[in-house]
Amino acid sequence: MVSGLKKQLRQQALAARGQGGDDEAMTRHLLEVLVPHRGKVLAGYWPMRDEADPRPAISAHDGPVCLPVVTGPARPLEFRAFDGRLEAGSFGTSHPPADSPVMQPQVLIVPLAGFDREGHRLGYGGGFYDRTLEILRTSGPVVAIGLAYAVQEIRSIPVEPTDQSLDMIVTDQGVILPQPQNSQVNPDGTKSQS
Ligand SMILES: Nc1nc2c(c(=O)[nH]1)N(C=O)[C@@H](CNc1ccc(C(=O)N[C@@H](CCC(=O)O)C(=O)O)cc1)CN2
Ligand SMILES: Nc1ncnc2c1ncn2[C@@H]1O[C@H](COP(=O)(O)OP(=O)(O)OP(=O)(O)O)[C@@H](O)[C@H]1O
Repeated sequence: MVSGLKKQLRQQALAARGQGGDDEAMTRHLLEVLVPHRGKVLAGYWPMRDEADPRPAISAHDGPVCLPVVTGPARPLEFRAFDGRLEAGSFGTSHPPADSPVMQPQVLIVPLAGFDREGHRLGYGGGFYDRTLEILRTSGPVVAIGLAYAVQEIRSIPVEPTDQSLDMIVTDQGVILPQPQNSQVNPDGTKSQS
């Protein structure tokens, strides 16, 4: 079953994440991909456990920044403006307090357990980012940037109909631009649509 396989891959990727990587290079790559998004509403996250740390890039963003808040099981995330204030949330997260304005992000830095080169992602299994990206994408263009150490790469993640893909993945080793799923790269480097 897909969910059983995902669970196994998630455990494997989370164990690999513990090795970490080059944090300075990760920040450099994240800053580079954010350059064209100056002025846009950026959703970051406050890292927990050994997640890759987006905070240096969030602080450097020239525009509004917000952070995710869990509002209930099987509910999309809410994003609240980040002004430096944080409170403890469920699941060990930290998020802006309830009086911070709710925002609609245009660019999201998405925390990952694992990823593959086609842009498929694994989180902690709650479906929070899947639900959230689905809704955001129906109301306008959104750029979802996965942030992970290169060691979190999985060869191929099984896909379920509710899974939302990443537009790019930033790692300490570089930036991965997933190939569209309905195209195939030919040996001469050209692409054909299937
Ligand atoms: N830093 C950060 N903030 C975030 C997320 C995230 O992944 N990273 N989220 C992304 O959604 C939301 C929080 N969602 C979370 C969902 C589950 C767990 C968690 O610890 N799950 C347990 C398994 C729970 C269970 O099945 O019993 C675990 O992984 O051990 C943590 C955060 C919003 N904020
Ligand atoms: N839009 C949706 N509507 C209903 N159920 C959904 C939706 N998106 C995800 N789910 C459900 O949530 C669960 C998410 O499982 P999955 O393993 O893909 O989580 P994940 O991507 O690791 O979690 P997250 O999105 O929180 O990082 C699945 O059971 C899936 O069916």
